[in-house]
Amino acid sequence: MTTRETPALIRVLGGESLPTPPVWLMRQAGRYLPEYRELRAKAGSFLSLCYDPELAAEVTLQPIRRFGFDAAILFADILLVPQALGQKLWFAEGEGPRLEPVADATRLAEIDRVVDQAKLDSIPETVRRVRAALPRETGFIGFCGAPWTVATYMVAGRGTPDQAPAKELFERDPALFQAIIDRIVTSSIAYLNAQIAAGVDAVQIFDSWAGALGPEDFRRWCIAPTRRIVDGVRAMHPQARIIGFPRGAGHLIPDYIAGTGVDAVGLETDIDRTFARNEIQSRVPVQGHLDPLVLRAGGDALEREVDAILTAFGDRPFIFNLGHGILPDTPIAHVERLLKRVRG
Ligand SMILES: Cc1c2[nH]c(c1CCC(=O)O)Cc1[nH]c(c(CCC(=O)O)c1C)Cc1[nH]c(c(CCC(=O)O)c1C)Cc1[nH]c(c(C)c1CCC(=O)O)C2
Repeated sequence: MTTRETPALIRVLGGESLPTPPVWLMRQAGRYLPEYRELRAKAGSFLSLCYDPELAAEVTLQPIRRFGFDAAILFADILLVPQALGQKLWFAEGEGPRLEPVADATRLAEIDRVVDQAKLDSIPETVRRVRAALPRETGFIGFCGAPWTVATYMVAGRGTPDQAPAKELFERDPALFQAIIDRIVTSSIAYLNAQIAAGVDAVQIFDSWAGALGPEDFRRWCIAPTRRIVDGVRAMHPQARIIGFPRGAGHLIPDYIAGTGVDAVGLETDIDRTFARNEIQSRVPVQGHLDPLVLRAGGDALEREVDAILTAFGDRPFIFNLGHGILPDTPIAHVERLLKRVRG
């Protein structure tokens, strides 16, 4: 029997409106923090940080200690899943992720032979360590990448501006693309269930490149596989809250909510606030959507923007966050100013 009081984050995800919204920031553990840069240098590489439960737990907790955010997010990466599926993954310094591309059936069969799900076994241990150290009132979020976004990296072997390699593959060989999606779905369900069993309260499904798909492809490659993940998680953990973040999906988000069954939705920076309030927040709690550039710039513009967001969304279930990850050169003083403004 747990005596933990329900964190504000979880109350909002359950549909409550709070006078002061809970606040956390995407990529809140990261390079803008000197204490992160120090541990990252000690670990040698980003991936060794992800796979070391002691260091990953410490990095997860750093922004909680410094700022007292209302939620912690597990320190890991969406690309650990393709790595567990047997794909080679490395991070080229200053260039972002690299993978050996999977663009034909032979390559898919090859990665199938070296699948190494055990790589993900260190993650639940990280979750247990964070859970044990986290203040009672702080929510704890696990995550995975949505199949579409993960597939864009698997197929191209890197981030691409327009996701053209993945789009070309699903046009040319939809059965192969479906096979890739199916592997991601199965692995992600197991991965999220392991995170929840180890102690996260909620999970977020990051679909960073959802906005690259037209309506038909969005239903097939974004909504349908996300629905399978939601169902697979709920079958094991009916109580777990699920946040979907179909970045750039705009006017398709109401379809996404109906089609996937997520409990809440993350809003990107560019979304129209009136639309978001009337067509999205009327259906589910929302999270977002401050521009990371405005946070980096700081000053009066930051306070004006925070106020405008609170005016638009603050009287209904709302979680304050950015519309995308915090930029590495964001001054810490601006994060402090943001928190002060949100919390009054
Ligand atoms: C597309 C994507 C990735 N990873 C992620 C996404 C979806 C969200 C988004 O659109 O940003 C998600 C992610 N990545 C990371 C987290 C940890 C939790 C948190 O939000 O603090 C989360 C939730 C750590 C990370 N993931 C990465 C870092 C930087 C690594 C370093 O220390 O050098 C961190 C802290 C690396 C990463 N990982 C990825 C990229 C494109 C990059 C390089 C870009 C960059 O360097 O910022 C893939």
